Amino acid sequence: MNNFDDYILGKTDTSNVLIKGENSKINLTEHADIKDFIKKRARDSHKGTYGRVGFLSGSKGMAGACVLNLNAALRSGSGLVKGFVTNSIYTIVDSMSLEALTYSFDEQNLSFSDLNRELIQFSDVIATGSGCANMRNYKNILEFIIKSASQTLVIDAEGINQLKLEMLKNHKQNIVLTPHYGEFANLLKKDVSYVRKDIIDKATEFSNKYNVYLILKGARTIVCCPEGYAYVNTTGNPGMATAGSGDVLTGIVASFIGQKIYIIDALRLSVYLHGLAGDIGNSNVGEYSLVAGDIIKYLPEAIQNTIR
Ligand SMILES: NC(=O)C1=CN([C@@H]2O[C@H](COP(=O)(O)OP(=O)(O)OC[C@H]3O[C@@H](n4cnc5c(N)ncnc54)[C@H](O)[C@@H]3O)[C@@H](O)[C@H]2O)[C@@H](O)CC1
Ligand SMILES: Nc1ncnc2c1ncn2[C@@H]1O[C@H](COP(=O)(O)OP(=O)(O)O)[C@@H](O)[C@H]1O
Repeated sequence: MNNFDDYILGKTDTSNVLIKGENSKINLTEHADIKDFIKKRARDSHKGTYGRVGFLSGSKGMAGACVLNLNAALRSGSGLVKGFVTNSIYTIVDSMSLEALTYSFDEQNLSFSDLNRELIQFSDVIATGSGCANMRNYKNILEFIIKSASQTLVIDAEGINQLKLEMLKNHKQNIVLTPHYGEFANLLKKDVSYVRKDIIDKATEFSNKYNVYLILKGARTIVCCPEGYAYVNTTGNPGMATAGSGDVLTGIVASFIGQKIYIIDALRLSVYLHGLAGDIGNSNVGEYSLVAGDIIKYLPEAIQNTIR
């Protein structure tokens, strides 16, 4: 295990184990790096300016994953946010995210033309997988989206579990995968201890080989791009090790991609703000009591502190 690994795994705070500089392909993400990524809104802008974000997420017993996706995207500045959800959770999602559009589908009898019209044609960016573990036929849905959508896809949680690496061959759109270490290990068909050694090499190799953007979530989340660059985040705290924190991140990521921020900047910004909102939450409610909804609650303060 090298010093990079210790820093990334949160075993040390000595960030200078990472070489930061123009010639290095490994960098930290700090305030100075991302502060200019969010621009002041043009006076004559309208909701269409800020992106249409579609989520296919949640399932029976996991309605909250979709609600967290939607509300995180709305609080990150998206103009239009839509949840394409199974009818078993429709009422919950519709009532817990008033500003989002919702469309319900019948899991037993899904119409792919509805999926195409209501999600794929609607969205500038699509995020899927959060809380989809109890959805029937989710693998077919995921395959259909990867084959049919040309816009950027953000694939989380069950989407990563159901992903077969062959599905990543010759994909035409940008794909962002957001695994935690357990999910990344599954993708590689290895165990977590394998992933925790030489983390950056494994993450960048994967990103390059499959031509995907990778957000490898952990104590210090790494963002990797296919060109081989890796960015280690510097915000966040162990209070964020709580159910649904990752669903919030997926909502933020999709939102900033939908706002047409250059993709790698959008990913670094999202991860930084998610951690910062968690840090502000920690200083208000403490790391024991922090819940995922608090990350959304403190996101406005995180954004305002960042762009000031
Ligand atoms: N309110 C909701 O609707 C929620 C829905 N959720 C959904 O629930 C589904 C399943 O979540 P589960 O938690 O059962 O399964 P996961 O696949 O998320 O986790 C499996 C295991 O991996 C471990 N793990 C996570 N991060 C790790 C790291 N950095 N290093 C090592 N091990 C790590 C976890 O402790 C856990 O034991 C997902 O689809 C998820 O989106 C969760 O997000 C929780 C909240
Ligand atoms: N110890 C920690 N320090 C900082 N951030 C953490 C820590 N533990 C978890 N997180 C963050 O919380 C989120 C958890 O995501 P995930 O495991 O997908 O949770 P869930 O599936 O419950 O939504 C990730 O963004 C991760 O970086």
